[in-house]
Amino acid sequence: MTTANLRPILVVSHTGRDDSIEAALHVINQLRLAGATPVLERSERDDICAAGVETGPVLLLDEDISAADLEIVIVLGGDGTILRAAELVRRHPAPLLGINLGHVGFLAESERDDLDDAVHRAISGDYVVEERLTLAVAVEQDGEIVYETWALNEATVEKASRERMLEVLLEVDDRPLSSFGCDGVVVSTPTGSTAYGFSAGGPVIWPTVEAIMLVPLSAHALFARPLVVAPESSIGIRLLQRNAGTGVLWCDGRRTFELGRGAHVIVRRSGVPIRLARLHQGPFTDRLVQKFRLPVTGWRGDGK
Ligand SMILES: NC(=O)c1ccc[n+]([C@@H]2O[C@H](COP(=O)([O-])OP(=O)(O)OC[C@H]3O[C@@H](n4cnc5c(N)ncnc54)[C@H](O)[C@@H]3O)[C@@H](O)[C@H]2O)c1
Ligand SMILES: Nc1ncnc2c1ncn2[C@@H]1O[C@H](COP(=O)(O)OP(=O)(O)OP(=O)(O)O)[C@@H](O)[C@H]1O
Repeated sequence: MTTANLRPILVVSHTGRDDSIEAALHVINQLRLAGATPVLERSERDDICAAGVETGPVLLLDEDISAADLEIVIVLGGDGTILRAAELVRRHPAPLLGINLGHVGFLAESERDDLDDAVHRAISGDYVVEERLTLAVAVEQDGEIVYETWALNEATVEKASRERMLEVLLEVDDRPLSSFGCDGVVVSTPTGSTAYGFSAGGPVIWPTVEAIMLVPLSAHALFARPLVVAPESSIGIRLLQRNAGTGVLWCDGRRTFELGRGAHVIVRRSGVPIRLARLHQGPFTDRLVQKFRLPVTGWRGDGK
């Protein structure tokens, strides 16, 4: 690809951190030197300026240019920053290229040392795009949809009152499955299976598998195993009327809604995937081992 037909490139960074701001400025300069047009969100441009540094001329997202017209999004931060960037370009073709400046950066494609190479490959179109399944999440109360959102990692229904269990009825494909008291329920995508669902004891699901996973949180029940259902399945979580407290819905730790008694949370596969730019075509097994530092050579020997 030549820069003549390269569309503008959005840079999203964790502006609460000096190293991310420094990296953002570096990337903006690299883009300009290569003849590409950098784009920032206004709030991000203001945060960078507030840190006492100049970005030079950039286009502002949703003011000078629409997300629909972006080439790619370069994300400088950890998983939280990638989840934030996903909100900006969901429903648009530009993929997310994560460069890990955070702690884990499980969803990132490159590490800090490879920053220049990653920017070069973003500009030259030298990447493949992988689509990740996302969830469509709706809350029904008294027969009416009162909230709709989506998730790349997971939707969780959690107790809002610390001292009270949440009484729920789980449904799969509109059929009742099990009812129990718990701290909450995680409904995860394969992408989210290494995040909250993993902490809750769910299986890791390879990203090429299409499925939806449910993991109860601290259920006071004899049957509360993690479940993996078909991607076409619909999951229902009903907050029973007998609940003493209320609940809360969280999606990707970012989008939230309070749930009263009788609320019915419905989770299905969304028709809108998130697109990740991949620079390395290595197996997911290697990513899992590397990010989770799994002991492939155990204390009992090197595997031979
Ligand atoms: N008990 C828990 O494990 C728990 C509780 C709340 C939220 N979370 C996770 O935090 C996510 C939000 O991330 P954040 O960075 O804004 O919050 P955060 O800063 O609290 O970080 C949560 C941790 O989850 C990791 N993470 C996020 N998505 C991941 C993924 N797909 N695979 C592997 N690890 C992943 C992050 O790297 C980070 O270390 C939520 O989507 C949820 O999955 C986990
Ligand atoms: N520009 C920003 N301003 C304020 N908060 C931000 C910004 N960018 C990211 N955050 C938030 O800061 C938190 C931590 O960011 P992030 O996840 O990127 O770093 P991390 O926790 O070090 O990395 P990881 O999630 O990979 O462990 C997230 O909740 C994220 O949404």
